[in-house]
Amino acid sequence: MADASRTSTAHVLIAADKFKGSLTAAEVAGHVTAGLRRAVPGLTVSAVPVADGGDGTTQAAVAAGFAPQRVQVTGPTGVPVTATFALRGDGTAVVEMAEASGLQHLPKGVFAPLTATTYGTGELLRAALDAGATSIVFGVGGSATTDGGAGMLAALGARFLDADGEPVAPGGGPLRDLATADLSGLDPRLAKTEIVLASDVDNPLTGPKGAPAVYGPQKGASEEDVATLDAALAHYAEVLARAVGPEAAEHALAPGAGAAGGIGFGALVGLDAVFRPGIDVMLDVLGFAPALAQATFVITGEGSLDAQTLHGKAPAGVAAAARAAGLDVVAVCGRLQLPQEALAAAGIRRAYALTDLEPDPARCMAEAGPLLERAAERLARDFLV
Ligand SMILES: Nc1ncnc2c1ncn2[C@@H]1O[C@H](COP(=O)(O)OP(=O)(O)OP(=O)(O)O)[C@@H](O)[C@H]1O
Ligand SMILES: O=C(O)[C@H](O)CO
Repeated sequence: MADASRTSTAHVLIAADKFKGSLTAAEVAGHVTAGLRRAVPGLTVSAVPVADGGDGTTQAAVAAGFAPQRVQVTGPTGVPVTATFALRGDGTAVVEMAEASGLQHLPKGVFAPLTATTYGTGELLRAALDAGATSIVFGVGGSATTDGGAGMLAALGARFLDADGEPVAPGGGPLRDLATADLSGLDPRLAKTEIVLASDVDNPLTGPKGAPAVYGPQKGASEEDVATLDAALAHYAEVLARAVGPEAAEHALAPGAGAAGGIGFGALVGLDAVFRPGIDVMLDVLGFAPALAQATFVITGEGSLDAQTLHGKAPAGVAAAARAAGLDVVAVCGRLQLPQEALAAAGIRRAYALTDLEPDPARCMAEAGPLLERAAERLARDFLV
């Protein structure tokens, strides 16, 4: 082939997400760079580690130059956890809900589908306001919770009471006992803050495509728990609609309302957030467009390239933007679960999977770095020399 990417004058842009469980996005970029340069010494390579709003979003912002700010907040089960948000000099903060309420914070990995709370996420947002944030990219996904964001709103000053006038207990399950909601005590700084809901998914709050049905099981919800949570969140939306107006009912149907256990809904109703696909928001925040303008060839990727990837995950967003700029895109991944046609439809010419180099999944995870270097070397020989 005679395209520019096959000459040593290529400028390769690596814009890959993390390989969850084995490498951060910045580590992926480092190993790919090392492998490429083994095949093509002196190759020009730049990297924009990416994320889609879910876990890894703060890390990607920090890799792009944001300052990390550590805070102690309430974890999903009430045990304190240390969470980090990222702040830039212009007052833009990246707040990732998984930092406070993500699956990784479940003590000993024990699920709490009915009781896990987003209270700590509200505390993290408050810390960003305290630090002077005037614009917040609110990345959601990878959560342990299905509480519709009630915990988050409570931490920011909302009140959720049962029929006896007592605060309802933490978590999505207890929302079935909700009698009244009062958002008048929400932190007044929120009204002056632009909040973008950077969501990894576009599901509605409830129903067959809703948060409990689709993402409840990955948080340990049984079939019965899913039904309980679905009814509780539908009831919560009704009570909020009585409190703030019928737009709450509309927000429950909006894309992204069902993100991260319905925190999307809580953010739309209580924080006046604007929904955008997480990868699009993050590409803007991370400075992807200027980096793309310098590039002649793009490498993207994530741990598992699968059906979910095509639904707005990082590699799909990167590939769409790169293809729109007329550039070739290839991917690296831990495991590949998409046929060639699906990759091509997403704008990805070829994917290099670590499992092709090492069939034992455990070794693939443990030796991800060196394997990725070998995969990148192969990629470079196929496309860049
Ligand atoms: N080194 C590796 N070798 C083989 N497979 C890997 C490796 N690292 C990660 N994976 C696979 O990728 C999965 C994680 O997928 P991925 O990194 O795409 O995140 P995800 O679960 O889709 O979440 P997100 O939406 O945050 O990207 C792991 O469960 C594992 O199956
Ligand atoms: O946290 C979750 O529920 C999933 O990542 C979808 O947002």
